[in-house]
Amino acid sequence: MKMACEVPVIDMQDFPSQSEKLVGACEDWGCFRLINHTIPATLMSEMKSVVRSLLDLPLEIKQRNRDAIAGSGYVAPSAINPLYEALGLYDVGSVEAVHAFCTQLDASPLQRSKSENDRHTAEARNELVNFRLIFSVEELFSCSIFSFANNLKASNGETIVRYSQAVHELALDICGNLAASMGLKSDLFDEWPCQLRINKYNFTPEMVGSPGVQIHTDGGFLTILQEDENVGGLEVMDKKSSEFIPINPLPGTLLVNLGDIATAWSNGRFYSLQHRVQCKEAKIRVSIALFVLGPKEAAVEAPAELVDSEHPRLYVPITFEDYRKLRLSTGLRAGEALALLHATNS
Ligand SMILES: O=C(O)CCC(=O)C(=O)O
Ligand SMILES: [Fe+2]
Repeated sequence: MKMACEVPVIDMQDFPSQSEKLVGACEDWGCFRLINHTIPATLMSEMKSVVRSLLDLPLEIKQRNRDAIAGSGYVAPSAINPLYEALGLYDVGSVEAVHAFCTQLDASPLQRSKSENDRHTAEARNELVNFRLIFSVEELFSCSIFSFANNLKASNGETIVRYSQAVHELALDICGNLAASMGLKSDLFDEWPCQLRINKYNFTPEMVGSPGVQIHTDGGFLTILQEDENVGGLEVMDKKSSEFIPINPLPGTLLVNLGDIATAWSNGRFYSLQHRVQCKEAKIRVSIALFVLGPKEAAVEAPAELVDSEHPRLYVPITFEDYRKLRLSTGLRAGEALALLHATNS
């Protein structure tokens, strides 16, 4: 069996010193482990619990999480990936989109001003006095369970809002560092929409050894992955040997990998990482992925600084939306669709 591999480690607090290492990791590995990042450990573990509870919701509630763009909403277990299901939030940079996601899943964050809060507390106290007069102890108990459940949903919503903000800010910082490391303006990626996806793998004893998610590359620019800190299974393609190597989770850190759009944007310099998730043990595995996709409307093309006579333009410009449709219509999910964009093909 292949040993777990050590991908390059990037210290988020050590820029610009880490610039060269960051670019090298994108070119030679297509991934790196991020340490000293800005998402608090408590928020990471709170979000993981929320993810578990959201994916435990009844099917009819999960199905309310509809696609905002194709494939961005609820993904049910399928013939190809029978162990896998996911919920998705397109455009984490939009407060409205985050709130809509929470509302769909009955997890609306409480948003009250102080005066509203005081009024709410007074009303609740009065209601309780009235209840005491007319209800039994059992009824009172079930009533407080009800309000506890409501508060739990609201606190789930607050965690989703805080996590979405934190991971979106981190994505902008990573992309900003990457652009600056290549001598480009650090705000290049600021308007690129991002999608959050929360994944659950129902690994059963009879599935040990089979895939939880098939080999693929991510279609967008870059992915930030919060792995399950207890249950491994992620394997990445080593660029040098073309062999899959297991990645062991490292609690508190994040794994960042590049996708197809990064290869197109960088004029072929960045490696779009092929990866898969294998079922290693009969446990539930949960992961959280933030995808920086591609520009909303503009076509993706390498900046002029990355093109010269020695490095001619490799790919024809394409919008992220058209590239996504190309991957879907051809079924080429492991980076092969990039070859269809090769400038000599046009
Ligand atoms: O769950 C994981 O570790 C990886 C998930 C993944 O590759 C994806 O969502 O694209
Ligand atoms: Fe992926």
